[in-house]
Amino acid sequence: MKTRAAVAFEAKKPLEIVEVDLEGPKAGEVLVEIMATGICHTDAYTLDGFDSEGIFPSILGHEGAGIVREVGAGVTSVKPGDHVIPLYTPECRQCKSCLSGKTNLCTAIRATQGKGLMPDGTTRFSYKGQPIFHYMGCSTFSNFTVLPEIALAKIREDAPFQSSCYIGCGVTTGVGAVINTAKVQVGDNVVIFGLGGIGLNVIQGARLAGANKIIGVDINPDREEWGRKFGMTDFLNSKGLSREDTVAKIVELTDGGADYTFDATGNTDVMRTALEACHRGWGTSIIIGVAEAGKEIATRPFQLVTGRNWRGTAFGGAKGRTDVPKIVDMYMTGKIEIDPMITHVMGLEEINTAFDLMHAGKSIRSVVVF
Ligand SMILES: NC(=O)C1=CN([C@@H]2O[C@H](COP(=O)(O)OP(=O)(O)OC[C@H]3O[C@@H](n4cnc5c(N)ncnc54)[C@H](O)[C@@H]3O)[C@@H](O)[C@H]2O)C=CC1
Ligand SMILES: N[C@@H](CCC(=O)N[C@@H](CSC=O)C(=O)NCC(=O)O)C(=O)O
Ligand SMILES: [Zn+2]
Ligand SMILES: [Zn+2]
Repeated sequence: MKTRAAVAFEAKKPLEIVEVDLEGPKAGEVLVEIMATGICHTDAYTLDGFDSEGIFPSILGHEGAGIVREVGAGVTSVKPGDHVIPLYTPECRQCKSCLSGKTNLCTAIRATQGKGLMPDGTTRFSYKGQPIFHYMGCSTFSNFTVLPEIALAKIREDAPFQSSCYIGCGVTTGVGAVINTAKVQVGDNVVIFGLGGIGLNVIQGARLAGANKIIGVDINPDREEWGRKFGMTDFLNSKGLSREDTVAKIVELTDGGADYTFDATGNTDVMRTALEACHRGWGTSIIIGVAEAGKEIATRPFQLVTGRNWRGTAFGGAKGRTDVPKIVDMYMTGKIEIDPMITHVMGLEEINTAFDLMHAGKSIRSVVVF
């Protein structure tokens, strides 16, 4: 079949909207009509050439919601008409990682996914006879896409696509980092570095968990108002502040350091500040941000010797097929907010504007509706 898609032909070039060819689903695969997709900073990071796994030409996008249109042989967990959210972190429930109960990082199809291919080692997309690669196993910047069955969460049909697509990455990552990874407790002091599409969801996760101080740190002063809308109690504009001064202000605000800090910037210097702003003896810093290829984190080992902990989280530690439907329920029952964070809604033709808005710090989440 033919489908309209925004193709990344090359790094650092705008996406091009073209009709691509899409092969139907093979065994264990599902054809999904994407109804809406968010644009996450990770899409921009890959398009900008910062992803060591970045591969072109490809169809980016990993924050979608849509409807199952066709299933391949052997597919049993979804059927045509079901509403689904694609999962860049699948859940096979059979691999060593899934069976361990210790991680959400299913390894069943990770190797081929990282190469932009379906599990059988081929791609379903092509343009003028040339292969186009998949992205994060999702490629939601295409109106129709093919995914493995294990990479689809079936969701309730009354959830609007325009908002539920955000659960495919940003909402789940932010809220999940607090609930699943950090396991923030009532009364904990938390600090969030980077109040964008992910960081604001960390804030609302911290509010949900009953955190005491919820301190937001950003270099964009407009983000103070945004943070306060979702439960932030204090704001620190870190523009021009040294690491030592930023840490000192957080230590003062939290009587010794935070119980939990979260990096949602992807900046490795900020990651160090976040670690050092943790309370001596027990504070834990969670890395969410994705750093540019080649970047490394550093700190004095003494920071760890004296009881600070460094951890990371992917997709908020959520097991997609199990947890995503529950997060959709949380949204539909008013326990979490999504709609105010969707600042821009546009057609596929305008998708490059979404990247411009993000880079200019003018959007929280842009969503493309098909
Ligand atoms: N681990 C995971 O599973 C996931 C990781 N990510 C990553 O999370 C990060 C955030 O993504 P989004 O919220 O979509 O991006 P965004 O662009 O919406 O927000 C980033 C925020 O960080 C702020 N910021 C930038 N530099 C800063 C600095 N030096 N100090 C303080 N604040 C600073 C910006 O002003 C902005 O408010 C990205 O690195 C993204 O790739 C995103 C989704 C999932
Ligand atoms: N491909 C990159 C790393 C990109 C990365 O860390 N992705 C996150 C999700 S970011 C979503 O917006 C993730 O889930 N990572 C786990 C994984 O298995 O990819 C690189 O090579 O550094
Ligand atoms: Zn994302
Ligand atoms: Zn698995």
